[in-house]
Amino acid sequence: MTPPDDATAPVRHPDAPAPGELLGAHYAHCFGCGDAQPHGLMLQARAAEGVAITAEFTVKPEHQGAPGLAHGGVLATALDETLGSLNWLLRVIAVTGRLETDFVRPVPVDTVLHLEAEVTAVAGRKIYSTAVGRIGGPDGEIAVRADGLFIEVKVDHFIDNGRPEEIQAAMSDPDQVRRARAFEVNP
Ligand SMILES: CCCCCCCCCCCC(=O)SCCNC(=O)CCNC(=O)[C@H](O)C(C)(C)COP(=O)(O)OP(=O)(O)OC[C@H]1O[C@@H](n2cnc3c(N)ncnc32)[C@H](O)[C@@H]1OP(=O)(O)O
Repeated sequence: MTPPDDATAPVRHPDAPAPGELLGAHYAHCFGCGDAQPHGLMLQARAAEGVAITAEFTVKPEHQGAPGLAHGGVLATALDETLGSLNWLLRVIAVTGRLETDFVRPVPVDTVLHLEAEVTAVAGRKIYSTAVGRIGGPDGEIAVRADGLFIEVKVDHFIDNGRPEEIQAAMSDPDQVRRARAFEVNP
């Protein structure tokens, strides 16, 4: 998870959403951010300065592991989704190759998890990024953190491996930006 010596600093794409702008869901049925997934996380990410974002996720009763507490896998999903959203600022299509997660504090149901993430380096197809999630407010204590390694892929990754019905439906979306973002493709 340490970038190689020839890694470079990430470059924000000129058409990346402005700092403060909501990214919106990249795909309505995404478990992390989609608004058509009633039990999903419905995570909302917002562009920040540089190649960074902030995001929020409210833990619902459906997200429990231990009684009254968020499931660790759900928290990892929130971190994965937040880190994955960063790639939209680079306008690169990428998937998670590796995700290393630290669970620092339990996160109760009804808590808002405040996430911050940034890309730290790029080396060829490899994108290195890091995120923290805080509870008790955007400046509250750290409850979770993760480092991610995303690997750039071609759109064929989804076309070749996804189910045809969902691929076709996403590609037929009349909204051009949503259609592009379903696969995180530069429109
Ligand atoms: C629906 C729309 C969504 C659009 C995106 C939505 C974003 C939000 C969703 C959150 C993101 C996700 O959960 S995405 C879903 C979860 N992830 C996946 O399903 C990915 C499954 N894995 C794969 O398909 C594959 O393993 C890939 C694509 C990751 C890599 O395969 P590949 O293309 O053949 O590349 P490969 O040559 O193996 O590796 C390229 C370089 O990366 C390194 N590398 C590869 N994997 C790893 C790894 N696990 N740990 C360390 N390093 C790795 C290699 O060493 C190599 O380094 P070097 O030799 O060049 O130095």
